[in-house]
Amino acid sequence: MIRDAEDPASRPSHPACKANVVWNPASVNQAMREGGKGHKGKCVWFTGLSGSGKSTLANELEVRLNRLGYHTMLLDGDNVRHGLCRDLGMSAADRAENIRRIGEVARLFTEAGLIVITAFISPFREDRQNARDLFAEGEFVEVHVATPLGVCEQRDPKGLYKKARVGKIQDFTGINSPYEPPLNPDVVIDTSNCLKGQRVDELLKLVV
Ligand SMILES: Nc1ncnc2c1ncn2[C@@H]1O[C@H](COP(=O)(O)OS(=O)(=O)O)[C@@H](OP(=O)(O)O)[C@H]1O
Ligand SMILES: Nc1ncnc2c1ncn2[C@@H]1O[C@H](COP(=O)(O)OP(=O)(O)O)[C@@H](O)[C@H]1O
Repeated sequence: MIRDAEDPASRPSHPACKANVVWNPASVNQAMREGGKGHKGKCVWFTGLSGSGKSTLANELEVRLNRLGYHTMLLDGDNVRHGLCRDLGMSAADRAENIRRIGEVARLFTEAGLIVITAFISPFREDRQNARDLFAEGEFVEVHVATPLGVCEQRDPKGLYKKARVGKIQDFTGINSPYEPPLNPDVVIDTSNCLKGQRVDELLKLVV
């Protein structure tokens, strides 16, 4: 089900607001904003284990788009957790809220006509589906960075797997918290089988 931005009934609000907060239609819509930029707004959603290569790929994709003159915004897990989501931990409920907020922010940037790139573990199918449902058909590209757990753990760029293995981090994805792989992603990239940046051309073709 794709929600309609102009249909408040499709976006349930807090009971205290329901009766008294109304939707304000804007005179400038997404198509008009996109017109000013010369391209469509989109969301490229990377999902995968810690160390799978989400940030590396997302960053390279943004660099390439930026060089080509596209208007972009990158939302990265670690960075967003320092600000917008600084109040959230790593329980399933907090991750769901994290992904809900990111989905809403990504949608706003898409409405502004930007190509938004998100790099979050986003381990739960339902949360990713809720994010996808915020976008129109073709606006949401899901990229599963499917690097095997063993490779991610061997890379361990931040030393987090090591800490999780000795019980210093609770609820660590892949170790003692689940990762539900996408059933029907738009792209699958296993970075243990490719050079850095090798698959970015393919992503570019899907996005622009
Ligand atoms: N318990 C636990 N499990 C997984 N990851 C952890 C944990 N604690 C801290 N970190 C660091 O936080 C980053 C994941 O944040 P996300 O916002 O992407 O997570 S989620 O989408 O809400 O599941 C993740 O970033 P990436 O390594 O870039 O994936 C880790 O650096
Ligand atoms: N082909 C590849 N693509 C992406 N990253 C790779 C690749 N080969 C090795 N790496 C390394 O794997 C690590 C991935 O880390 P990162 O991009 O931060 O992952 P994530 O954001 O999923 O936690 C980096 O240290 C990166 O240099």
